[in-house]
Amino acid sequence: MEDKTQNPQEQPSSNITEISESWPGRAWAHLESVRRASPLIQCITNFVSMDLVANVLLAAGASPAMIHSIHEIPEFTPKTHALYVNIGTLTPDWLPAMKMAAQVANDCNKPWVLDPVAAGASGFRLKACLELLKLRPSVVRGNGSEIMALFKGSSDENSKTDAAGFAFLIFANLFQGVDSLHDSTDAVEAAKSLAQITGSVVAVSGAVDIVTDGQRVVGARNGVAMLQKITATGCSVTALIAAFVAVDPLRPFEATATALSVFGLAAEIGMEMAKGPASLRMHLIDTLHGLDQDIVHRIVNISHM
Ligand SMILES: Nc1ncnc2c1ncn2[C@@H]1O[C@H](COP(=O)(O)OP(=O)(O)OP(=O)(O)O)[C@@H](O)[C@H]1O
Ligand SMILES: Cc1ncsc1CCO
Ligand SMILES: [Mg+2]
Repeated sequence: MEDKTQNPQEQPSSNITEISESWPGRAWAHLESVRRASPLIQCITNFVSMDLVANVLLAAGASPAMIHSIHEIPEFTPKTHALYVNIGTLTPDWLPAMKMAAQVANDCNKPWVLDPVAAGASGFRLKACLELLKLRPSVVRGNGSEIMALFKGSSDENSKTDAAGFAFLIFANLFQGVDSLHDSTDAVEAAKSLAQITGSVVAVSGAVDIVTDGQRVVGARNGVAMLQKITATGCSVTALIAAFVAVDPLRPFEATATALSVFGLAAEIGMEMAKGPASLRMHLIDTLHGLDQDIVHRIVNISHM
């Protein structure tokens, strides 16, 4: 087996610069590169999602590590190829670890990716997200309601003194919990503006997954509605984005779109064998593990919007 531990600080080598410029070509090149390089992805994620996130990363060929102690971050984060931060079950004691890891990732030139679960559901959550956004994630992926809350929070923040207080009053009606009350297409303008404000690539998941860097906007039309009936599929696709960005760190916009598409197409094929959410979860993981170039070329559906 190839020894990937020799030089863990280096980003995995890739052939991404040589790939075809078509979206299916890029998607296959990214997946193949993840399989070959097996990037180490540090995941600071919520308790609900840990199992599915780790299994999706393994099925794609990446190497997940759920390491979140503040005592380990200075030593461990520099050895990773990307960091994934998800605030789903956030408590005050976890936030310093998330911020420290993001800072270390930045200091070491590692990409990091944020999943702002239920961003507007409380002032505490929104304030935490705004603080994390200031640490410049390469990519932010949320559902429609989360991205709309982040945009409103980011644009109103400068005119308010107490982020924790104002946020909940303004955004309580956007949320009922972690599930979105909005279609992704409702959030296109919010996503574009958020990308311009933060400098991050912003992705909004839904029937069409939208990806923008503030200028360009693409839609990935893979996926099945049943994914919404499996908890943490959003968390898992954000982790997959981190793995794809790890192997193509200079092109987070492209890597985000292809990760969303590959996850969605694995669900489409998995759905042909599934009887419901529980068996879709299993077939999704199996399909992701077995995807080949022909399937990826035939089913990837990404286009400019
Ligand atoms: N109506 C839909 N049709 C097809 N695919 C969908 C649909 N809605 C969501 N998806 C897909 O489901 C996955 C999860 O997206 P979703 O928007 O549900 O994330 P989320 O709300 O953050 O989920 P969670 O918080 O449970 O992790 C994505 O891959 C997305 O493309
Ligand atoms: C259900 C749930 N609650 C907090 S995080 C999480 C997983 C989906 O985001
Ligand atoms: Mg989510």
